[in-house]
This record gives sequence, C-alpha cells and structure tokens, in this order.
Amino acid sequence: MSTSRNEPDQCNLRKYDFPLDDIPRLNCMDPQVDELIKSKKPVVLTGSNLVGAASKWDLDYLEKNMGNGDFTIFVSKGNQFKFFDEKKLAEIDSVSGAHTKNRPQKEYIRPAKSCPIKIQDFAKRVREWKDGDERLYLQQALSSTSGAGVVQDFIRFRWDWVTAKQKLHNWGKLTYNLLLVGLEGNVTPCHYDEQENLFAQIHGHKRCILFPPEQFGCLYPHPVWHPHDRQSQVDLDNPDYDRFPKMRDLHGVQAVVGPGDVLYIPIYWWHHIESVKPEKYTVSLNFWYKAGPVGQVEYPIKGYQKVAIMRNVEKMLAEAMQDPEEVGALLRTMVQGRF
Ligand SMILES: O=C(O)C(=O)[C@H]1CC[C@@H](C(=O)O)C1
Ligand SMILES: [Zn+2]
Repeated sequence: MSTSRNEPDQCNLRKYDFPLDDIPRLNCMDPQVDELIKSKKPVVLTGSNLVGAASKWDLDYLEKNMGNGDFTIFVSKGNQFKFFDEKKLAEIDSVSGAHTKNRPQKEYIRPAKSCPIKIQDFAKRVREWKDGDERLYLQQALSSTSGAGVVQDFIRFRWDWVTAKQKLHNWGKLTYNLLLVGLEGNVTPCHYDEQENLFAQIHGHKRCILFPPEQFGCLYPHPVWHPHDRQSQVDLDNPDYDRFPKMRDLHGVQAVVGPGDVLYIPIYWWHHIESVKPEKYTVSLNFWYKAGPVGQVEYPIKGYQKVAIMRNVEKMLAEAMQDPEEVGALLRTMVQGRF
C-alpha cells in the first residue's frame, strides 16, 4: 500500500476480508491528476502545498492561535464517530402525517455526543488522554472567528491552485472547511457526502478506505430520512454477514495520507477514515465543494447519478405517504417477483 513520508508501520493497520487496491499517489502537477478528478476517481495529490501555511498546526500552535471561542467536539465511549443529523428528527415529524403522530417516538442511539469546548480545554484533554478514556474528536468549520493566527494562515493557503481546480472541474461553491483534530484510533465510519472533497492532511496519518458509489448495494445505507442518512449500516471493523451478506462483494481502494498529502474524495464515494499510529493525534482540513451543474447527461448513467435518483425516490415516497416507515414495504411490493 502506498503511504506518505515516514510511513506508519503497515503491520499495525487493521486487516479486512475484502480486497483493497492502492489509490494512486501523484504529484499535483502530473496531468493524470486532472484526468482522474474529471472521471471522479480518488487520487492522493502530493506537493500541492495547498495548506502549507498550516504545516505548523500542531496542538500547541492551535491552542495558542484559535482564540477563545467555543469549538464543537464529539465525545464517544468507543472509537467510532458516526455522524448523526439531529435536523432529520424534526424532518421526520414534519413529513409524518397525523396518523403517525400517536406512534411511540423511536429512540435513536447517538454514537457520539457533541458539546462545546474551549481549545485550551480540548488540548489539555488530548494531552492527558489515555487508552480507555472516552474519545474526543474536534470537528469545527473554520471561519473568520477561528482565531487570528489560524485566520492568517488560512489566507495564505494555495487558493490560486485550489480555485483553479474548482473551476477546471466545474465544481460548485466552496461550502466550508472542516477542521478535524482527532485521537489516534478514532474512526469515522463508512459514509458518503454529496459534495466534492479535497481532504488535506496536516498532522499525523490517516488510513482512508474508499468504495465507489456503485457499491451502494454492498454498504446498506440508512434510509434517507434517518438521522444516519448517508452513513452505512455496516461496521467494516465488525462485519455482520448475516444481516448484510453483500458485504462479501466489497472491493475498495485505500491510502494512508500524511502531512502535506491531499486526498480527492469524489462526490458520493464511500469513505471510512481512521487516525493511525505513530502520532497520538491527527489534524486534517477538508475543502467541501458543492456539486457542479449536471450538464449533458450521458447514458448509461453513472453510479453516483443512480444514488441521487434513489435518494429522490425515497424522499418522494416518504412525502407522498406521509410516513417514512412505509417506504420499504411499498418498494418491496413494487419490485418483488416483478423485475
Ligand atoms: O471530510 C469528510 O468527508 C469527512 O467525512 C470527515 C469527517 C470526519 C473526518 C475524519 O477524517 O475522520 C473526515
Ligand atoms: Zn465524509
């Protein structure tokens, strides 16, 4: 497997039952880079210096240069930080008609709870963290209030280079940059996003496992109306082949990214990301771009377009029946024994 400089010890990396090919690692000036991005295939870009101005963003620097605002951290008893969209709970109520109102409210398990913290407290807790303690993950969108030092560095990112990429590949606007500071061993379980992503690694190493949108059927995402929308129901690190038999057909790609590497995670591509040894914590910053305009549709349509269609069908059916919980039964009736 290809990795960045001072590679983490490969024997430490978890083994999986499914095959994992290497994501290409190319210098950002290599013309193949834009061919891969154009065809929405992942690639690790080296030498871009995209966030070179953030190469000093270790815990000490962030502690001194992120001001005294509140930052969002997630706390988890285990090592998984599965995104839970609280807004979906309100949407379920708004879609569900009167006939479901008197149903007992389903209790959703929140794998990680979010809470505000000062960067100084967070840094102290990371330094003092030891195996067995609850795990922390700072996940905070950067803004002009992120602290003077950090903002100054942010301004000095290679905006010329990344904006040229955005334009060349017809991406939509930059929605935001999420700063991620997590402990070694933290896992963001398999999910996809509806945005293009340039994922810049700043401190420490992360093992990134990706699957193409075409493997939707092997990864059993939660329903669109569920707070775990876009997240896979499967746990790659604890596979349940009885419940999810198609996991046996998984075939992924992977890369270990280190400081200075930028991983292109194409829109709708599944990704499972783990902070790995030897460093105690990792710092990453992503660049999320809205999808560009669809333009001329080519047939047969692509995997990611099928995912977008399936999402729209689920939303439309839930809305039409005023009850998200009835969508599965209707779809089964519609296809079983007929197609
Ligand atoms: O950038 C993305 O798309 C993400 O999923 C981020 C959310 C948690 C991050 C991680 O590195 O664990 C990755
Ligand atoms: Zn993601």
